[in-house]
Amino acid sequence: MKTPVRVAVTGAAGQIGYSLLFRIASGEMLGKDQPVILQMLELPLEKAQAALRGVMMELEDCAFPLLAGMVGTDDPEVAFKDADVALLVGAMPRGPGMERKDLLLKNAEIFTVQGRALNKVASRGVKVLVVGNPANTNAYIAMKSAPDLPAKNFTAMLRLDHNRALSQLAGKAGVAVGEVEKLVVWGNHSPTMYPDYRFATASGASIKDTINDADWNANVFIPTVAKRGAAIIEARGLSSAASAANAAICHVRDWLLGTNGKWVTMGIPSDGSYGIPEGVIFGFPVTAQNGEYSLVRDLPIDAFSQKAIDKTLGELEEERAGVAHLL
Ligand SMILES: NC(=O)c1ccc[n+]([C@@H]2O[C@H](COP(=O)([O-])OP(=O)(O)OC[C@H]3O[C@@H](n4cnc5c(N)ncnc54)[C@H](O)[C@@H]3O)[C@@H](O)[C@H]2O)c1
Ligand SMILES: O=C(O)C[C@H](O)C(=O)O
Repeated sequence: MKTPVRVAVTGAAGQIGYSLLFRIASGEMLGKDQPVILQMLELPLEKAQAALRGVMMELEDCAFPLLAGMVGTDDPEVAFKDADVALLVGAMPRGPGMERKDLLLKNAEIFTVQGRALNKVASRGVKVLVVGNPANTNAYIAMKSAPDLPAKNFTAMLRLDHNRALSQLAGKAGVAVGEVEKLVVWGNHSPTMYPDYRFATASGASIKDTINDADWNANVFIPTVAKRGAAIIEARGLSSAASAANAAICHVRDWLLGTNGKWVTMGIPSDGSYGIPEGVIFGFPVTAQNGEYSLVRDLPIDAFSQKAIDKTLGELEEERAGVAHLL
């Protein structure tokens, strides 16, 4: 029997939490032979704590063989104690008519507090995924609030955008979604993100050449992916939850268990590549192996792409300036 991995999940009684915890406990994130201990954080409000107790009862009732323990708490230092993986989901979601950056000041403080708590009590190699919006800047805040932990281990979720782009591309090209490789979504998890299909292939053939439609790329593909979160809020009255939880599972699974050479998109602190200033949490193409991700380097950036990358970077720089006083 392997040693259990401690997985902290914040916002555990929320919508995404409810779609996420059961899949982690069933082994979908860390493997079917990997026991887990779930360390769940909710707000110190009776309603939130009662909902968390209910979720924990349901987890118990699933009798998951891999669930080696559970902690439910309102204290970040309890939730993050010795955590190997931390999924920072708990934050306010946007409603109709809002942009994700409208949440910035409402949610920012959560990530200073949680970054400090991770810094104090988490495993020194803790791998952090920020889901709560605006995810890139919240990940930046958490990273800056945790100076004793490796900065590279603070990541933001762009995998939902990546998966959305995969489905749109596969549909347009008439190929199976599982065949599509070498896709990336550059930048911020916001409408300025740049889903880039220039390198994408299906069974080795260029998807861009198959589709051969620059107008579709600029006027349908990119805006559909970039505005998909808003379309879901419009349709459901609530923001995406099951697909967001699925993306979080994909992100952590691929990071820890590897991608076998396939590209995925992760929001990671820039090392200065592609002209993105060091430390900015930016969606980049990566591969992963042995629990570490590596940037896909030296891709050619044409004028259209440079413009799109500059736009999303400009927005991230603005967000960063907006939270500078908190750091
Ligand atoms: N990055 C992405 O792709 C992506 C996708 C979907 C949603 N999101 C974001 O994820 C976040 C959560 O969405 P949701 O639909 O689960 O929202 P939700 O409101 O259903 O759940 C959020 C939960 O977090 C809890 N919470 C709030 N502040 C907390 C704190 N400081 N500590 C611990 N728990 C706290 C709340 O009590 C609530 O139960 C939102 O910010 C949403 O915008 C991001
Ligand atoms: O769009 C939102 O506010 C929720 C989430 O970020 C999404 O992309 O679905």
